[in-house]
Amino acid sequence: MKLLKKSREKIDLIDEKILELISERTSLARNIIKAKMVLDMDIWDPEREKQIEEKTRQIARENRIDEDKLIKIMRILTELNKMEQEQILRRK
Ligand SMILES: O=C(O)C(=O)C[C@]1(C(=O)O)C=C[C@@H](O)C=C1
Repeated sequence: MKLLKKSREKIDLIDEKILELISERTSLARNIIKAKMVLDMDIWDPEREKQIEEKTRQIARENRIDEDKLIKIMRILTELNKMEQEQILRRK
């Protein structure tokens, strides 16, 4: 079925872009932890995570995607970033 093959090819391309962006997002942990060490800030910033959650909910509503599902994905990304920061801190 040509439609299925074409759709899967598009999903493969999108998945590649998503993973590249996740890698880029996570690599920013290096800069963030450096700044937090200078500013004597905790890795966990609840205010910032609340801001990210609000933006996520807005984008979910605009795109008719389940808000809670999208929040779960964003929480994984922030957890990934925090883990990366903790690992960098331990190596210092
Ligand atoms: O912006 C920060 O302070 C970060 O550490 C990044 C990040 C994120 O992944 O977006 C991760 C942990 C914080 O609690 C808030 C946000």
